[in-house]
Amino acid sequence: MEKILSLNNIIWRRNGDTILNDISFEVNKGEQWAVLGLNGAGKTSLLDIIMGYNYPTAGSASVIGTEFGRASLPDMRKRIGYVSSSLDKFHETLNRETGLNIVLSGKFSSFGIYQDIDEASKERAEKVLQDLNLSHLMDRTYNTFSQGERRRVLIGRALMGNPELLILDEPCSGLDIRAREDVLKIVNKIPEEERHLFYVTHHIEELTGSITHVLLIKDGGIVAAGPKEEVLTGTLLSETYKTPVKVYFENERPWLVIDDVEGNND
Ligand SMILES: Nc1ncnc2c1ncn2[C@@H]1O[C@H](COP(=O)(O)OP(=O)(O)OP(=O)(O)O)[C@@H](O)[C@H]1O
Repeated sequence: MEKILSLNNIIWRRNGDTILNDISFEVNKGEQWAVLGLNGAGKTSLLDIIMGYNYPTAGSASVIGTEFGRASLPDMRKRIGYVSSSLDKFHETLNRETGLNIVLSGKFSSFGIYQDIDEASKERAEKVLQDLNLSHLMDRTYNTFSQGERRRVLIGRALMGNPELLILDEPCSGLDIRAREDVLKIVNKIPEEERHLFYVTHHIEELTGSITHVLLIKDGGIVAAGPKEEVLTGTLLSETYKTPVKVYFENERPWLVIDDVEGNND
């Protein structure tokens, strides 16, 4: 079966600390993954390995058919869309850009438009905005967008490059409940477009129906990796979060409650 991601015994050490410890898992074509783990568990470090920003101390990785050390990372990165709060540092550059230009810039992996734009690219950017119900932001500048609109436009920017893999690192952090649902509607549609999601979050209720598999990380190691129904159990999540929790599903979405072992919930 064709592999989207394959990580084999990845170890990443920094300053004597083992940040990622023997990480192995595979993402097959058609699977949509979410990644859960406490602050400091190693989620961002793992994304940096996948993107080739960090090189593993040991182990091997292949990302959408590109084996690290054997192929061009810039070419590989062109096939990956990446939205993370680390993009916030580009706000000053983005502030003066229109929604249309921000989406268009995804084609060039830049944050501004420094090239001549062909009509086909412009039409595609307009279509991306339209599909995300963001046409009203086409000619407005980023500094006038709400936080939720900013996240959605940045997802649009990531989609502009037609990526096979879309990595979303806490795309709903800081959003209110309505803005979060607007982002999740977009996320839920992504697999229909034959793309693969790798979705990092602290909130399991963001795992909408489109997510098929879950990776649980604790202290740089894997607690579990596999189909959502097998992994999202109270036992495995309690271990991952070092807190007793229970999981229940409503409308196909998982929710967490703290499992009050003292019985004070009654
Ligand atoms: N370049 C580095 N040098 C040394 N330690 C690092 C480096 N990058 C990350 N770490 C450490 O590795 C651990 C994992 O960090 P990472 O950012 O991957 O966690 P995370 O799961 O993404 O956390 P959060 O949910 O808070 O974003 C932390 O203890 C962090 O301090």
